[in-house]
Amino acid sequence: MATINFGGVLENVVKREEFSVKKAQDVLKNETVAVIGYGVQGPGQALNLRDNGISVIVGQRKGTNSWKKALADGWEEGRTLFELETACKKGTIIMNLLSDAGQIQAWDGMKKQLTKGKALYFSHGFGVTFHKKTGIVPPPDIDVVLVAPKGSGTSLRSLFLKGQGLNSSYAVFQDATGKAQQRVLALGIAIGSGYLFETTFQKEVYSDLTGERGVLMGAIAGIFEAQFKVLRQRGHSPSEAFNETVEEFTQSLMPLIADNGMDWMFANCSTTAQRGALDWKGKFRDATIPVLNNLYDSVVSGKEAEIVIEANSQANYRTKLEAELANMRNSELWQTGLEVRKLRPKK
Ligand SMILES: NC(=O)c1ccc[n+]([C@@H]2O[C@H](COP(=O)([O-])OP(=O)(O)OC[C@H]3O[C@@H](n4cnc5c(N)ncnc54)[C@H](O)[C@@H]3O)[C@@H](O)[C@H]2O)c1
Ligand SMILES: CC(C)(O)[C@@H](O)C(=O)O
Ligand SMILES: [Mg+2]
Ligand SMILES: [Mg+2]
Repeated sequence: MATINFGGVLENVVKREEFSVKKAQDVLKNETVAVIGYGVQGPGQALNLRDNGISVIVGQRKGTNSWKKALADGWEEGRTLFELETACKKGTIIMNLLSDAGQIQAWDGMKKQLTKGKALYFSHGFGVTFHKKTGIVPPPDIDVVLVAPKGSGTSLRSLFLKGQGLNSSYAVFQDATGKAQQRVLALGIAIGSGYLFETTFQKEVYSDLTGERGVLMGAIAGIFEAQFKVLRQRGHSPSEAFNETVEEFTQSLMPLIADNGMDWMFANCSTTAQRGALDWKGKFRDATIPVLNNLYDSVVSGKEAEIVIEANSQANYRTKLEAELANMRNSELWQTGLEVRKLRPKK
């Protein structure tokens, strides 16, 4: 474990160099890791574990699309692919990667298989932190741990295949065996994390729900829509509005921020752009702080969790969600994006 100075604040970080894949294999050599749920995180984590030489089985509802996907990925029914409860019974470490709402419905069946000494793993602090709403209260004689990759399961897998990695946060909620810390670090490295940042279940879920509703997804989608709309209303063509809102951001400026930070991106734009952006940045910051505070309050109060649980409990949830995403896809903004993306020069 290394202590790293993040802009003046010291934090603990586990590096792959210190906790190697070899060490993870050693810690997990007598464990059967059951990955429950094969949606987005399930495949990423299960395949990376398998490729890292860990004994893995998958638990998934038979006949679902995710079951078919698991078969296509080489998991074999009756050998490495089972129904949920059978996999939970066979596993010594149960990785609960069902959707957060699905975890509530599957909990009673899963709980029966959580016998003394096993470990229960999550990739989100949701179920345990909001236990009053989810009913997820693990028995006291098992380890309860978390590794939350900070990105999509799709990127976890693709970066692993490129020999890179995604960073994750990790936490121990309950250490019944004395092995919880070693188990969680081994799992974190074996699923393909590059670096592991220490957190708690509560901090992980509060920051994750805020981040995805805020800048990472909700805010960025909203501000794209707002600027595109204003430019269109002021007489700009769709391609011009899209290029000045999304395309230049993702293709030119965002990679500069990713590589060397915001000041580097600013430094590589004109002095005209720098002057204006420095002046306007504060207005956007001040306009959004109240919205972000409302959002954080809504997360902490459990309201966001309640909305997710309630929405997911409706029978037509998937259909309604698909309709909302289709609405986004078919909007002038994203239809323009479809065409603009085809015009990216290739070598
Ligand atoms: N999607 C991501 O990339 C991502 C990133 C970080 C953390 N997480 C966390 O990882 C966990 C899994 O998320 P996901 O996005 O992979 O989930 P998902 O929505 O893809 O669903 C995973 C699986 O749950 C199954 N499922 C859903 N409802 C069920 C039910 N009632 N009974 C039994 N099975 C059911 C589905 O068949 C699917 O295979 C969540 O805790 C999530 O917050 C996800
Ligand atoms: C990939 C995200 C947004 O980071 C994750 O938190 C999720 O819920 O899918
Ligand atoms: Mg999330
Ligand atoms: Mg996240």
